[in-house]
Amino acid sequence: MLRFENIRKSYTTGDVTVDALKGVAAHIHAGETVSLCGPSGSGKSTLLNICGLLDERYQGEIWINDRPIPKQKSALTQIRREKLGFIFQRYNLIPVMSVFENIEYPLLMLNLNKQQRMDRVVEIVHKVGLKDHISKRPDQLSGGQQQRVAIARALVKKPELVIADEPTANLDTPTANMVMDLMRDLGNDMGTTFIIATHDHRMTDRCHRVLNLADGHITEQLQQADNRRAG
Ligand SMILES: Nc1ncnc2c1ncn2[C@@H]1O[C@H](COP(=O)(O)OP(=O)(O)OP(=O)(O)O)[C@@H](O)[C@H]1O
Repeated sequence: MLRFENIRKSYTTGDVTVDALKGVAAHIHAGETVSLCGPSGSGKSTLLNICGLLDERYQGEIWINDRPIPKQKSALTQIRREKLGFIFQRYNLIPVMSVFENIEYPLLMLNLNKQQRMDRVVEIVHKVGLKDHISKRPDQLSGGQQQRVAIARALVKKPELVIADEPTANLDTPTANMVMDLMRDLGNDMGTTFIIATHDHRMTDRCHRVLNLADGHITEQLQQADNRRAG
């Protein structure tokens, strides 16, 4: 689904240049959940931003479904809108909007009428178990419920790829496990591919594959045999 080769990225501040990614490559298959692990500063966020088409200033090549990804901002924005969803550590919900409006928001950029948007939101709200909270605002929900809204918002467009940055970092263990299981089950259901940057072993245990980053290199790829998707 997503392939990248020889990705290099440096940051220059004054006279100091940091080589954050030093030529990384991987092939992520459709429907796979892959976690990106590594110590602080190893390059996880940098790689996640590049895979999420949020940064066009890098060297190397990316393909999505065998099509090379261009490096022009406007082209990347278009591909992001059509194919990608995002989940963040701090949920990033819009505080003045209800759960329904937060989830509907990404659909406003697609060519759907009100009824079609409503049907999509209602379907995903049921899947994430929030039908009784649809009119509430984010500050009336627990952290786990807010992250479920964020998952629904990321998936309501039926994206091919979801990029998640430390999605369980602010959650206690039972809630983190529930959120992770929800992402995996919805991914299985909808055939979504996930790339998840995390320090959290509760999370990596539930992924199909782990890519370990160290000092700008992918040092190890671990297949999690028990989590491999049937077929
Ligand atoms: N905007 C920036 N300007 C300068 N250096 C940066 C910038 N962003 C990241 N870096 C450097 O690039 C390297 C990789 O950073 P990155 O944020 O990708 O690591 P990370 O693994 O996500 O770390 P963390 O787990 O702490 O978020 C680090 O040495 C970092 O200091």
